[in-house]
Amino acid sequence: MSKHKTSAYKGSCNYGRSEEREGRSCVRYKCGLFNTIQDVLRQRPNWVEVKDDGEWDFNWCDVGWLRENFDHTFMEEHVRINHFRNHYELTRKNLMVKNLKRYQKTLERDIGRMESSKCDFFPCTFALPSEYHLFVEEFNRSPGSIWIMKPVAKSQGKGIFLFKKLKDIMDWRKNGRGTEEQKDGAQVESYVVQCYIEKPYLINGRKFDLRVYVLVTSYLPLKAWLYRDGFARFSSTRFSLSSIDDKYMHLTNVSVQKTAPDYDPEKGCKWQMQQLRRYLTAKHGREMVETLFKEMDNIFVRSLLSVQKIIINDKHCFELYGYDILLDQNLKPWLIEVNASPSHTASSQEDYEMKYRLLQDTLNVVDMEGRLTGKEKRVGGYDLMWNDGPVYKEDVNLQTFGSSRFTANTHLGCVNDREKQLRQLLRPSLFQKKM
Ligand SMILES: Nc1ncnc2c1ncn2[C@@H]1O[C@H](COP(=O)(O)OP(=O)(O)OP(=O)(O)O)[C@@H](O)[C@H]1O
Repeated sequence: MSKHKTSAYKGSCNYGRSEEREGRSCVRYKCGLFNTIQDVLRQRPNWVEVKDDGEWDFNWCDVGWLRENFDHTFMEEHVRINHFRNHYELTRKNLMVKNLKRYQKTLERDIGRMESSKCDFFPCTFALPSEYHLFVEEFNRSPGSIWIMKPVAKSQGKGIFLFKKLKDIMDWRKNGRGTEEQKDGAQVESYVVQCYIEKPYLINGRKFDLRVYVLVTSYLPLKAWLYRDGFARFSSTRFSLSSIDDKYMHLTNVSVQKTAPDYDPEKGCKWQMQQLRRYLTAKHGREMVETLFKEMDNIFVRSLLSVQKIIINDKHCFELYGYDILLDQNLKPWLIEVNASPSHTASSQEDYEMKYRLLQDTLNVVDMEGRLTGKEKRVGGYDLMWNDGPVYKEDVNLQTFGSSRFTANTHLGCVNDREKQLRQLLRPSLFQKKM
């Protein structure tokens, strides 16, 4: 593989914050995806698309491109790319759980049980085949429970199934999947097996999960932004445990639901976050909903901290994560998965507008144009959630960039609520100890 070189400042096409970029007029971008992100990039003033091997300043690539090219690419100081090199430490199901378990153990050892219990937000999970025997022990301890099998390297609900009996995964074992390697030396498909959340929170009898967006612009120090908009994705079929084979009932991914016979995207398999928040507040009151959102903040921050020392920090990289959160009937949020490539393909006009704003605001935070001071706590729909520690909004006159239309009660509630939540959640003393 030849070594790519990007952004050698050819011609007049540049921009910028640093001295070397002064006097240049545009951002050369490369984009490997064909959805809303293309529209956002095309309509950005003074951004120009480069094709094929052209030199670029900004690259919105897929993870395949990253795997193939990142290590062979020389990047100038100002260049930015939308993934960290080993993003999979958080975004592959098995590695995410491994890192969370390790982080939890470290907290227990260094701070205590109370602290480590704050990581009790992912369902009991085992990696297969390596932890098969541990899984069987747990399986025998909880007779009658339902489990969900998920291939670690697939997405969109592919290969996922529910089961109650060990014999239901016999096929998987018989096919040689009980060992890491098949006889011919080929690697077998790895799975995670996870305790199925049997009592999800239902609305109109339907299960849903939440998609929340978190943008990380640095791991060392950790700097993370939370997007106030997001959505709930509903299943099209009423929930019941009597039929565990019905994927339309149990899997809420849009990619699964859109193949349902009666799927109508405009009609409502999605709710915007604000709509959900209003519904829950009317039903359970403000306090309970605030607790729920506070617990979600805890999930985002702790999951990022769990990989902070493992992710290869690189000043060229940022990452827009799509968190999948499931609520149970007690309004407890559970972390299901973190996606490195959350879909930017829109399923309706409303969805398109939300994703367009999200991507636009993401580019504003990444700030290729050098318009920010670096002190902003809010940029468009983003709130700075963590900046080498919890972000407190002491000052009512927040440092703000971009649209102010998001400042009312939205995803996180009003500013004072959010501030209170963060104070409780992330008491600094907990983070002063060495982890
Ligand atoms: N432990 C669980 N308990 C209950 N439901 C679950 C659980 N794990 C997953 N699900 C359901 O299955 C769906 C798919 O799970 P998951 O997101 O892990 O798979 P995926 O194929 O990687 O999906 P994606 O398209 O988001 O990448 C979830 O949206 C959720 O509705």
